[in-house]
Amino acid sequence: MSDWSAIEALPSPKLVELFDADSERLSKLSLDVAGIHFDWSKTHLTGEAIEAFAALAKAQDLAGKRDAMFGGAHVNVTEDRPVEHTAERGEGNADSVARARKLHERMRSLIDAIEGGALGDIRHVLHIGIGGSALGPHLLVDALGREDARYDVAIVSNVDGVALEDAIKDFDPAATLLVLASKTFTTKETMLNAESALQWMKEHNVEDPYGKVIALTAAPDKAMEWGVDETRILPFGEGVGGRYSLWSSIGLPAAIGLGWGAFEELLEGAAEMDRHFRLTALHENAPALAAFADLYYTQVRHAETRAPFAYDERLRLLPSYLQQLEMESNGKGVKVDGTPVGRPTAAITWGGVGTDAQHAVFQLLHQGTHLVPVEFIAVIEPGDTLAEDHHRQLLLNAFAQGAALMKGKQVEDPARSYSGDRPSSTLLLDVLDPRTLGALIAFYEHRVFVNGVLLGINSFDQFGVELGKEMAKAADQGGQSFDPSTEDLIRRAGLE
Ligand SMILES: O=P(O)(O)OC[C@H]1O[C@H](O)[C@H](O)[C@@H](O)[C@@H]1O
Repeated sequence: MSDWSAIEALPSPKLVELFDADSERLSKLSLDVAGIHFDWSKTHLTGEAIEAFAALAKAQDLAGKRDAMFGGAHVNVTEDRPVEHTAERGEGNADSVARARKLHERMRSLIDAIEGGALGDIRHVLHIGIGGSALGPHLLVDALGREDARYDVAIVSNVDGVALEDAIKDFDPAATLLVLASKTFTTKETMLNAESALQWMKEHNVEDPYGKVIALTAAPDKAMEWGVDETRILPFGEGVGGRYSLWSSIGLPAAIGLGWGAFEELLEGAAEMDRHFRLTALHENAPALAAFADLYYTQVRHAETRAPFAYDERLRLLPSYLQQLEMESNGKGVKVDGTPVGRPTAAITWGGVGTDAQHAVFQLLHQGTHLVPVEFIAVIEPGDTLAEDHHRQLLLNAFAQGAALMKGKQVEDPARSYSGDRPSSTLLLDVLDPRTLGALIAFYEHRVFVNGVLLGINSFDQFGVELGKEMAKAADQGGQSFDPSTEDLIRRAGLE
């Protein structure tokens, strides 16, 4: 029997039966790592399932591939690159770690200089980037930047000018630091927003607008060509993928907005998760267990989606961050060797914020026909200072939803019945501080990696985004014919 058939042949007991059958279930399926409590007991994972996945992991040489990634081998085979985001937090091969340290020192010196007034009186930070060059820093500043924010930080990604106009309407152009974040420094949206932001500074007669521009990029030459002075370019390595880049200079809005100490703590929290992932046996390894649950639902129960819900307003951007991380990494159809995967790959990640989502989409989760593994992410220490009841209600709601999904309710009226046996996992953070958030994000990164390895795919390229870019460019340049529908739309909008 192949390793997948052993997994596909796993029995499908009901969740409540699993609890009844094993009084140790909770302790066997929960873990505490780096300030995060993980509870998979309300998923269908069993000891037998974990063994079957561990066998598959062995057959796919997960341990060898993990070591190869940390060791700096070119595991991103389609782009012939190493995967170096862990080196940014000090975990990886010695050369990559040393290089990352140097670049972080440079980043810190520039931040010190800005804080010391070297670029004038800076009160606003306008960060322009898209995809991995925006979602990570945005998550960080939104999650952690509420208290004592040192600068107004705005993150602009969309090419829709409304985004830029909204962001700058309350900014003083003379007191704005313009941060251009782009790994390639060629992304159309970012370059256009960059030009318009610079134009805005010029129109307001800002003295030496180029002097207030900083570039975060793996292509320093291109940034220089654009006009950024070399001393204000903060490079990072090619081996740091866009969606894995918040640990590099791309994290500048967090480092400047929250302070260098906070940024270092973020890196340390992630490094703690790296060590856990690298050194812990699979049956106690948080990213591995989470990936096993993911794969159980996609491969055995044919779940097409998964839904993380942040029961914490501070983490409201986490679901969209995870969408890029998971779907861009593992939304692939071919294996590392180019052959078809032949089975479902990444689930569609969607989700939202609790308790809001309960009053909007949870109907489908409780009674709909799709099986959706739910993930609750909550924090024990409140983010607010209001009466205790707010946070109490928030957490109790998260926990009650998990219980209701599992237990269900049978009454005579089918419309009012709940089938139950619907899985959820819970991630409960002690506090939401830089260290714990670093560990949380690194957990998700490694979970994606395990999913990728077990499916045999390269999680680190993203060629699927190229064709649309090419077509948009062709449409912009004109002279190329499209299908009748596209031609008609271009004409109707007056864009020909
Ligand atoms: O950082 P950049 O080179 O500007 O790229 C920004 C983003 O655009 C690309 O299309 C990719 O899909 C993303 O992975 C990347 O993060």
